[in-house]
Amino acid sequence: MGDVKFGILTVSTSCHENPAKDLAGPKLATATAEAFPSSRITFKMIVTDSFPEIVNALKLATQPNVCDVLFTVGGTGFAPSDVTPEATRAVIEKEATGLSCALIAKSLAITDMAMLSRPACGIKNRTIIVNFPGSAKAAVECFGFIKTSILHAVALLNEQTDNVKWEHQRIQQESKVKLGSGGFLKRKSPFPMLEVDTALDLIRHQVAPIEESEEIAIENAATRILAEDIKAPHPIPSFPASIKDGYAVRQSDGMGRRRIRAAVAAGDVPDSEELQPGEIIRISTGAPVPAGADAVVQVEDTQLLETSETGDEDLVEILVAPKIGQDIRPIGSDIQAQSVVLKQHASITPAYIGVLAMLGISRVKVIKRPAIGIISTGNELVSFKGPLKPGLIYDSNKVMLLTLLKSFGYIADDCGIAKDTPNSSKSILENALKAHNFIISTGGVSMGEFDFLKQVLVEDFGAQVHFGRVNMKPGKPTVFATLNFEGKSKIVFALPGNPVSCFVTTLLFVLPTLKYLENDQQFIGWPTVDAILEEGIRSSDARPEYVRVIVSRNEQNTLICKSTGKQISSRLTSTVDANGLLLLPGRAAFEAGESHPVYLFGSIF
Ligand SMILES: Nc1nc2c(c(=O)[nH]1)N[C@H]1C(S)=C(S)[C@@H](COP(=O)(O)OP(=O)(O)OC[C@H]3O[C@@H](n4cnc5c(N)ncnc54)[C@H](O)[C@@H]3O)O[C@H]1N2
Ligand code: MOO
Ligand SMILES: [Mg+2]
Repeated sequence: MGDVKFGILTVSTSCHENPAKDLAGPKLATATAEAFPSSRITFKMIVTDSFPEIVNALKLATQPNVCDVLFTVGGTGFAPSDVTPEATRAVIEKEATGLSCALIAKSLAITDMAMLSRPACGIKNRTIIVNFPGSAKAAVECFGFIKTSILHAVALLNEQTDNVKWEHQRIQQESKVKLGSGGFLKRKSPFPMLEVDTALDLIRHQVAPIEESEEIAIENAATRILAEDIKAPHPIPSFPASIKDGYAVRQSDGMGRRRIRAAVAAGDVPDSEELQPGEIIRISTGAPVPAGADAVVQVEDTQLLETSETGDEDLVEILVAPKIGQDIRPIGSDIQAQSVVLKQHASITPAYIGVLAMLGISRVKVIKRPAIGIISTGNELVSFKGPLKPGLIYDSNKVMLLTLLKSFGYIADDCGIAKDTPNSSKSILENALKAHNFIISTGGVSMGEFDFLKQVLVEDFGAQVHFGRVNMKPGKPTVFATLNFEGKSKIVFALPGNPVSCFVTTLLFVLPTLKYLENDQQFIGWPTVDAILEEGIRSSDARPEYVRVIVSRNEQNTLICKSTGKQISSRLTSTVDANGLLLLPGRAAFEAGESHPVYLFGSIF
């Protein structure tokens, strides 16, 4: 069994409004980490006392691989708003009655008030759900009652018969913590390590798609998301139009010799005088078909017999009998008037812009985009436009991210470079927050003494850090936070400073979040293909690795991929020619010929 994954779901309307009030959740997290040092908290969420919200959160937490054990805290009492056990029963597939009984029996031994607790425990997929009361003291106490059996339960649920080994390992780890210095725990990141998919789910749970729209000129609308259905104000074509260069005829006249009455070209006003039997009109592609004509005969199916004194065509033989409607685009045959031609929440492409122009629509309503500000952090950084001094490096992250976002149509602003001090980080962030509601920073988020970003976000801006570590390479210290600034809600991605890490996390977290905020119905994640490894790859880290690769096709037309070389996250040249991120599970050797998924962020051709 690998690390056991724990989740904590706090159910409390007041904690949801002010997360600082959630005492039980963090205390339980600490108790779990102390009891099971090699465990990880992979899910943390606060929901209101609403039944559907609890059910949704339980469903999220019990998806495969999110957590092995989910503790809920709160909502188990007798108040009308206490519905956690009911929501739990609505989700679980099997009840774990023994756990509920143990919680009640052991609590009764401490206080009669335990009679008023109604915990439900059970199993959904491979997750064990346990309801704890909302008071921090009682929740931690209850955790103490079941902790001896919980790992065994996880082992059983996962059909892991060798659970004795696991139990030994746990006891050994417990004794290590007791023997070790207090410093060991302090040096541990307080942030649970989330899986990438859990982190993405958490983001979607914390941000809401933007509803406000703005009207813009269609010339500027490429990549924007339509805020409304577009109906055709008039049909296309708006007059019957010829598909060929040739002659407009009456089908009933059939083959034979015809005198040319007139000629119409594209752009001419339609001839209102009805075509009479035996007459034909010379016509060009796109020109209006005259009244009375019901077919066009292409010039290749005719023969010129006579010309007039002025040299114009006069008498023509129709060599092939025409059919009704032949080579004519009837009114509305491309687009019917009043039909919905473009759908709300579609991403506008150049072809969409062509259609809008075709319909004479010069401005469209699109979903407003967040105002994005980008900050770099680090005493070592200077602008690439100036000279370099010893010990300093050029700030390459900011211009890379500005242009990466621009390549997807997002305009972001340069909000400067923060020094590695809380004051500088605070003032640069404050300025950025004044004009932007979506902040991306790079650097200052790992374990160093100068990594102040999270501290400043929480202490100076009251931010809620939803996650601070992700089980991925590169990108482990990625931070996602939300905060309220001057009455407005803001989103912050504090990305790792290593150039490859911030590039990859922008692809995997920032861009999908922007697409989600805009309600882009066409973006459902990066397209993924399975590709064959051209060469073996060795992964040295326990984290799942996103290897920069070049995807191409071999002679058999099979998709193959090749690593761009050394994958250290400072080596940005490993990213320049890559068109894909090969996802490899951590710490293993992968042989040439194996097939693995690749996220395609660039073109194969
Ligand atoms: N004790 C630990 N140290 C580190 C851990 C850890 O878990 N424990 N994680 C490592 C990982 S993984 C990463 S990724 C980095 C992330 O560090 P930070 O986000 O705090 O970034 P910095 O330390 O500020 O910078 C890292 C690296 O990147 C260079 N950098 C930063 N900004 C820019 C920029 N705008 N342009 C170009 N290069 C930049 C910076 O000079 C550093 O070399 O932490 C590990 N450490
Ligand atoms: O996660 Mo860090 O991004 O390995 O380099
Ligand atoms: Mg730094």
